[in-house]
Amino acid sequence: MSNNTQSKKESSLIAENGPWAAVGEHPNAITNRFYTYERVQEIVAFIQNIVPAKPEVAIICGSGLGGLAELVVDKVVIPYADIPNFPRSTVAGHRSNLVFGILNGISIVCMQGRFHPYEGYTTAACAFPVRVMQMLGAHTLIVTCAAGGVNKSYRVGDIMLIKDHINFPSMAGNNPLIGHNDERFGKKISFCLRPRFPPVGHAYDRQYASQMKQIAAKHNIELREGVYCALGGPCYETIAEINLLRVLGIDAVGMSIVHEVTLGAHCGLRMLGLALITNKCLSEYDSTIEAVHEDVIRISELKANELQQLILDFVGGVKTNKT
Ligand SMILES: O=P(O)(O)O[C@H]1O[C@H](CO)[C@@H](O)[C@H]1O
Ligand code: HPA
Repeated sequence: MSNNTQSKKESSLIAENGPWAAVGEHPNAITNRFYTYERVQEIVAFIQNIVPAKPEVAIICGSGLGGLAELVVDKVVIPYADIPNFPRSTVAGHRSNLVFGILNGISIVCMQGRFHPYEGYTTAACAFPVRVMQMLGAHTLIVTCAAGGVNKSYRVGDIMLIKDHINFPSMAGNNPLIGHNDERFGKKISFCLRPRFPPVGHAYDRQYASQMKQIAAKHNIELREGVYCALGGPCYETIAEINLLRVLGIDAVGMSIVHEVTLGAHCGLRMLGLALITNKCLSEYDSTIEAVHEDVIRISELKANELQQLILDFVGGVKTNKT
């Protein structure tokens, strides 16, 4: 290749991708480049070819919580591996399936397995399926996760309704919306296309939260309500970090959800978040108990029934809301 051709190629790369494209760049800068609107559209078209029905509710299952998909009837299961350009879940307790069907009378799509930044994916790659599900027709997103109990009053097995979150990766400059803001994502609301600076103060829908509280009361399930915080992982927290999170008023800690909710807010989804407290976070130096993922999955699977009951009832209510 001549010097001239080489430099033309480099300039077009730079024009397309920014000044660092030709020489490599800081990983935070590449976040939303791969899953362009066109690529997401291709994935949506691929899925619609297999499942023409429009899902109304999208559900993302956390560690050990994928059993919810077993309750879906008239099911169509698409392994992530069969979908062009779809990542794979690499973590135990996360199957890699997109499950379509009917849950308590409503058409849903359920991610049996999510993606975490510590698996090596950018936050944008972790969260882009939210856009896929929205483009397929979903107007509501339910995110579930396993989390460590930071709040000292929380017990293992508690379910926490997520009132709000602290997105530590984003505070450190790692947000899935970094990069080009494609306003075609999401639906047009009045004159406001998806904005460059999306508000997330009300990302968790207050009406959905109060419906969930009523459902929990009906089933005699004690529901906690608190603030979830995401750290990058994959290490669990140090004792000093847990003590810091406590000072900050955080109730539960995990390594997911926040990037999904960010894209959900950007594309106008109504959202509900539920965290299952799978372990108490260590906060004393003389304690020998450490968090382990095997316990996280074991507790999730053990308590999955309660969580499933709540989601089942909630989804039924979403249907009523829509009419
Ligand atoms: O948030 P989910 O996917 O439920 O998984 C949680 O469990 C894993 C740690 O045990 C981390 O991935 C943490 O985020
Ligand atoms: N810390 C971070 N993520 C988690 C935990 C935890 O203690 N438990 C489940 N996911």
